[in-house]
Amino acid sequence: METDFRLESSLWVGNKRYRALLTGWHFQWTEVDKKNRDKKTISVPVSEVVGVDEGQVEILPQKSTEDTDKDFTVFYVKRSSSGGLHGLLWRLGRIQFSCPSRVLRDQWTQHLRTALKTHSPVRPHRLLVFINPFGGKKKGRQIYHSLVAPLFELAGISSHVIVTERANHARDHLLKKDLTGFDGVVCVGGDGMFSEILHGLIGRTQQEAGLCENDPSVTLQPCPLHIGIIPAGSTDCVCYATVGVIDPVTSALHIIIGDSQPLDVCSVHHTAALVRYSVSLLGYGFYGDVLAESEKHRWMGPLRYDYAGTMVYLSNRSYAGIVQYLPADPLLSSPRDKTRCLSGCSVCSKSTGRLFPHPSDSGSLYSSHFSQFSNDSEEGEWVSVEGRFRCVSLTCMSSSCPKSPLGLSPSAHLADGTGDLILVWDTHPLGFLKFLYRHTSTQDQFDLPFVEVHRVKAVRFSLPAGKEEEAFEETGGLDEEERRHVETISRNGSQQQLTERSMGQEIANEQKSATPFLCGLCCSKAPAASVWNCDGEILPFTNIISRIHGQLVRLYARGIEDGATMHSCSEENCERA
Ligand SMILES: CCCCCCCCCCCCC/C=C/[C@@H](O)[C@H](CO)NC(=O)CCCCCCCCCCCCCCC
Ligand SMILES: Nc1ncnc2c1ncn2[C@@H]1O[C@H](COP(=O)(O)OP(=O)(O)OP(=O)(O)O)[C@@H](O)[C@H]1O
Ligand SMILES: [Ca+2]
Repeated sequence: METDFRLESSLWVGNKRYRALLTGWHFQWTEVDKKNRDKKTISVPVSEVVGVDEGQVEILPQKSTEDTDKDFTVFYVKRSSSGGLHGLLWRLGRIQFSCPSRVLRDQWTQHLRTALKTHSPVRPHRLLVFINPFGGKKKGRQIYHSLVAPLFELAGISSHVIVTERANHARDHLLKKDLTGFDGVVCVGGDGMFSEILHGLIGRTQQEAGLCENDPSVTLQPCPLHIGIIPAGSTDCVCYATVGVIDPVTSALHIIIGDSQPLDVCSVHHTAALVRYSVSLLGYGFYGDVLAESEKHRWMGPLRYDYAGTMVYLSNRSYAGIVQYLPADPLLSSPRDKTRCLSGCSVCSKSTGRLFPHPSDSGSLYSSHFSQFSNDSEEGEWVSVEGRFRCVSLTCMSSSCPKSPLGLSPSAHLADGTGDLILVWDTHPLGFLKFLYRHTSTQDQFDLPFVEVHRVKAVRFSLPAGKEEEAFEETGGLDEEERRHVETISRNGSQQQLTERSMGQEIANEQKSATPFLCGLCCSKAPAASVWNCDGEILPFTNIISRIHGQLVRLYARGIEDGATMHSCSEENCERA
C-alpha cells in the first residue's frame, strides 16, 4: 500500500522550489533553497486533503481564473488554536503548485485522487441537510449558504437542503420519507435540532429493523447514517463536546473528510414506553428546575439560563428520591480517573470490541448487549440509594460546553457504552454554590463530601412512597392522564404514536403548567417533585428508567483534539507554528 501511491518531484509555488512527496498516508511539501537545503516542511495526512483541482482555483469570492495547464491546487485541513481550553479550529488550507510539464501535473492530480479514494472510504457523497431558520441568532440559512455550501461544493458533495417549517419537521421527515442514497444527515441549528435528527434516525432504524424502542431491555440497532452538526443554535453542547469548538467551518470540514465519532445514547422510559433519548444531560432537581424556569423567559435568549440558574439557586431546593443504578465494570475506567476522552481515545476504541464482539456475525452483534440490562449476576447488581438530592444528573459524555469547558463529568467517554451518574445530596447553599462554581474551572467538582459520581449502564429514578401522591396533587393530577396514555401506547404497540406523543408540543405545554412553581425565597412550601431536563426538553414523567446504548449513532466528528499534544498542530500544519 505504502509504495502504490509514492510520487516525488520538484514543484514550484510562485518562484519558490518545493520537493513534494506523496507517500502512503501523507502528502508533504518542503521548501528547498538555492543550495538545495531543506527548509520548512508541511505534511498533511491524505485523509485531511479536502480536494484536488487542475489549474488555479479560488473559492469565495469567485475570481476569474488565470488557468495554466501545468498548475494544480490542493485544498486541505489547516489547524489553528481556538485560544481556549478546548479543541482546535480547522480552516481550509490552499496551495497552488506549478509543474514543469502537463504530464507531471496529471500524474500528481491522479495520484492524489486515487490516494484520497483509498484512504478516505467513508467520505460522504450525498447529504440531507436540515436548516432550522429560527435557531440561535436566526442565522442558520446564512451560515449554511455562505460558509458551508461552498466547501461541500468544492469537495464534490451533493446536498439536498430542507429549511424546516415547524418543530419536528426534520424528525418526521427522517421517520417517514425515502432516505435512499444519502450517506448522512446534517443539521444546521442547536442542541434541539440535533435531538430531532437523533430521534428521527434512531426511530427509523429501529422501525426498519423491526425492533421495539419501548422496551429498555431491547438492544437497539446502530444507525447507518452519520450525523453532522453545523452549530447555529443558542446552545451547541453536543457540537462542543464532540468537536471541541463551536465553529461552522470546522464542523463542515469534519463532515467533508468523513470523520466518524461513535456516540453513546441514553434511552429514557416510563413504565413500558419510550419517552425520549438523551446524549448530554438527563437531569432532575437543579437542572430540571433551571430548564422549567428558563422556558418562561425565552425572550432573554441564552441569558435565560443564567437568570433561571440564579433564581433556582436562590430558591434553595432539594428533592426526595430513590435512585437505583447498574454500575459499569470499574476495572475498565472510572469517572474520577482524571483522564479525558480525546480524539483517538483508547477507552472508547477498546469498548467497540466489547460492545460489538463479532462484527461479521449480525446475530451476536446485537444480542451481546442484551444481558447488560438484565439483573444477571455477571453484569452486576443494581445499587439503590434514597434521600434528598440537590440534583441527580446522568450524562453519556463529558457535556463540556462554553459555560463549563471540562463539562458535567470531565472524564466521561463519548463512546464507551456507559454514562456517569452524578448525585448531589442535599447540602447547605454555599456547598452547592461551590459545586456549581467548580464546573467553570479545572477544580474537581466531585471532590466534595456531598457529591457522588458513578459510572453506570442503567439508572432508575422514583419518588419515595407517599411523596408520589403529594407530587401528583401539586402537578394537577397529570400522571393519571399520563398513565392512560402509556396504557394506550402499550396496547397499540405503536411506536409512531408514542414518538408523536412523547415529543409533541402539547405535552410540553401541559408540562409547563405542571412544572413546580418557582417562587424564590418567599416560598411557603417547596414542591415535592422537580422535573427531568432531557437534553433541554422537559419530560412529562418523574419515575423513569434509563439505559445507555453504546455507540448507537455516529457523528461526523473525531472527538476533541488536544492542541497541546497534537504533533501536526505544534509543528507543521498549524497557523500557530
Ligand atoms: C456560579 C457559576 C456556576 C456555573 C455553573 C455552570 C454549570 C453548567 C453546566 C452545563 C451543563 C450543560 C449540559 C447540556 C445540556 C444541554 O443538553 C441542554 C440543551 O441545550 N441545555 C440545557 O439544558 C441548559 C442547562 C443550562 C444550565 C445552566 C446553569 C447555570 C447556572 C448558573 C448558576 C448561578 C448561581 C449564582 C448564584 C449567585
Ligand atoms: N421551522 C421551525 N419553526 C419552529 N421551531 C423549529 C423549526 N425548526 C426547528 N424547530 C425547533 O426549534 C427548537 C430549537 O432549535 P435549535 O436547537 O436549532 O436552536 P436553539 O436556539 O439552540 O434552541 P434553544 O434555545 O431552544 O436551545 C428545536 O427543538 C426544533 O425542534
Ligand atoms: Ca459514555
